[in-house]
Amino acid sequence: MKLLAINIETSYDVEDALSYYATEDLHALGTEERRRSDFEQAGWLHDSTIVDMDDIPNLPKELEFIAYFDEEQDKDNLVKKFQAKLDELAGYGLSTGEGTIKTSYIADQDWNTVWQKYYHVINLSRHLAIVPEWEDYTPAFPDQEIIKLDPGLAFGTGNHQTTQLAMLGIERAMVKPLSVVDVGTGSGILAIAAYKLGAKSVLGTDISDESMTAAKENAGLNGFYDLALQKTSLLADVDGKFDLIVANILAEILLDLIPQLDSHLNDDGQVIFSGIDYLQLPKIEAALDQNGFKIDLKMKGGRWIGLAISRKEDE
Ligand SMILES: C[S@@+](CC[C@H](N)C(=O)[O-])C[C@H]1O[C@@H](n2cnc3c(N)ncnc32)[C@H](O)[C@@H]1O
Repeated sequence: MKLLAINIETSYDVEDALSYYATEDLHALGTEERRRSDFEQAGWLHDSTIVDMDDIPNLPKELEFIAYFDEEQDKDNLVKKFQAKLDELAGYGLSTGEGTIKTSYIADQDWNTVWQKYYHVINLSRHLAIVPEWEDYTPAFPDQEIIKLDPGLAFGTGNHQTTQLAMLGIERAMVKPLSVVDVGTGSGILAIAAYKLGAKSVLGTDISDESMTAAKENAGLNGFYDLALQKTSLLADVDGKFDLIVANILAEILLDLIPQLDSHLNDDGQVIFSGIDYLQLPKIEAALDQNGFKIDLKMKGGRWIGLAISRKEDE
């Protein structure tokens, strides 16, 4: 079965009125609202997940209102009715934004399989490829490591530039088997990458329950049954020292992590940071310097910065 979708680019003012009209008067099968403000706030409200506004397709100026109808319904008549409603609402002095109305027919299918269409193999480097659970992939080199992932569960599909910068940093650092802690492991992708690249041991930490479940499942998909997991904030309650500390988290949170690095880092240890918006870099540089660290390498992807860090030699 197909659905008739009517998309209206409009304003927050008329959201409730349109939703009521579509459901009660026109008997829409369903409605959906895409608010620009939700996308803008998502990164800060929910567990510090990074949202890059440039990456969001068809981001509305304010509100995109979508009403779904049976495909048999008279499309032109519905458009006329919505147009008349917008005019009526504007007549009350409400803002109706752009007020453009578009229609399309979409297959009414399982949304899980729809988004799977957009998630494919990421051939990250000579040594690493990220492969969705449902895809087959033959590496170009026999020793290219494959990370199998079911990304539906937590942040860390591998698609985000910050994840990729962190992975490249791990690959560069792993010149011998290292003990690794992945702070803010999310889906576990960086912990799994470290394991595939030959880490001696890996601990993944995160503050979210979803991450603990997802990281365990994804590690299992990769035959990595020794992944240690700890639900905790940053490193304060983590025991031991590591050769490599990895963290892909927003800069505001990395600032809290920086003073905890020294007591958790072995001699000659290294740190990989990602998730730093370039505008926040000066604050991170200053905090690293004050805490006895130096930046050995800066990597850039879009507006995101990744850093390879070590102790200053004379300290
Ligand atoms: C941007 S995601 C990174 C996920 C994955 N490591 C990757 O690189 O794709 C940040 C992760 O940090 C976690 N996080 C946020 N604040 C944290 C904190 N204070 N301590 C530990 N983890 C935290 C979030 O729950 C989220 O899973």
